Amino acid sequence: MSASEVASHYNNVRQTGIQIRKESRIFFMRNMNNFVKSQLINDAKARLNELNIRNPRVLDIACGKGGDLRKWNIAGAKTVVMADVADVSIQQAEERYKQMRGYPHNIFGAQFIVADCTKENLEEKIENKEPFDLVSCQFAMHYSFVDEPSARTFLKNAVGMLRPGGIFIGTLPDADRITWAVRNGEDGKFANDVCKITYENVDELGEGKTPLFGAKFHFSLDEQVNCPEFLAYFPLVKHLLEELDMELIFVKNFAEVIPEYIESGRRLLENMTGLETYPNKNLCGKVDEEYLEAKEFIEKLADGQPKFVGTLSKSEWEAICMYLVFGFRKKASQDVSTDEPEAKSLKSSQEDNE
Ligand SMILES: C[S@@+](CC[C@H](N)C(=O)[O-])C[C@H]1O[C@@H](n2cnc3c(N)ncnc32)[C@H](O)[C@@H]1O
Repeated sequence: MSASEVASHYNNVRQTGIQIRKESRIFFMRNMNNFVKSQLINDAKARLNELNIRNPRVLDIACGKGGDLRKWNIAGAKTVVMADVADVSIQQAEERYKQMRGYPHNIFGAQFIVADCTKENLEEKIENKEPFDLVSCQFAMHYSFVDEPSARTFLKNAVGMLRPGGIFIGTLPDADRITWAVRNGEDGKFANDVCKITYENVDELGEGKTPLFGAKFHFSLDEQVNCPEFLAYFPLVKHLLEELDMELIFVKNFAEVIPEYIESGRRLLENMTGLETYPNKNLCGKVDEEYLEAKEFIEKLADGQPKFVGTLSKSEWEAICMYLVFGFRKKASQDVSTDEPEAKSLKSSQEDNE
């Protein structure tokens, strides 16, 4: 699968209106994904604040249609470079940005770039050569794991212009989880009400046989077929990024990070409608098995407590747990200068590392 095929796939994905999105079987899961991205950005912002970087310069690599533009506005970004291989997606992102400029306050400056980040040198296309404080790559990096040169070029594009101390965050399919699911399914398949994962070459699923690059799988969500994807085995991601002077801060499966993010962002989650209220007459999942844990939880509530709980259906939860979040930091060289005064010295030690 070439980058131009990926581009043509994403260029042809329909933009859906709010009403259709609300009726989707994975409405809450999509919102939860957005909530995770928001909290991941908040986490990175907090780390940059420690360095007195309040208005980061951001690279959103493989940005798609610009679904995170509002998040960059909320994060107080100074400038954002949005890059993607799909030209129609980039046009839509730019349109969205122009509409946002109608906001009552100043919005960040932005550049929109069409680039195959597995082949081209992104830096050559970026007008402002100032280093980035923050790079974000959401649900996309694994496409580059088709082969080693593509993955290396993509990662170099991602972190090559990051300043020392700068942060690289992202979300990825969790290769371990996916391998586990397809190995335990029949003929290299895992399926539930909302997602279907098929590992293409079943012979590669034996212990020690899965290749480091080019481990092709197909992931369809809510019956929307995705273009082929590739497992990005996280220890390999870490190794390749270490060669680019990056150090791991954290890596966590969504199953682990979501409860933490809810703890610190309950209000935001409510605003983003990331959970479905159980019970209600119009549940997304149509069978009781989709809500057994929520039911059990409610039954244990003491008398007098409201008998409601926010939840995701079992199938959405299984699908969302196929992903992980990560954060890396560019190693500090000697002195670090920020555009703000009193920049603190950088810690180069690994934190929160699982
Ligand atoms: C699942 S979408 C994610 C979009 C966006 N980051 C988000 O979170 O909504 C994956 C994106 O990766 C982009 N992509 C895949 N391969 C790429 C490449 N070689 N160079 C640049 N972008 C690429 C696709 O065009 C698509 O927009």
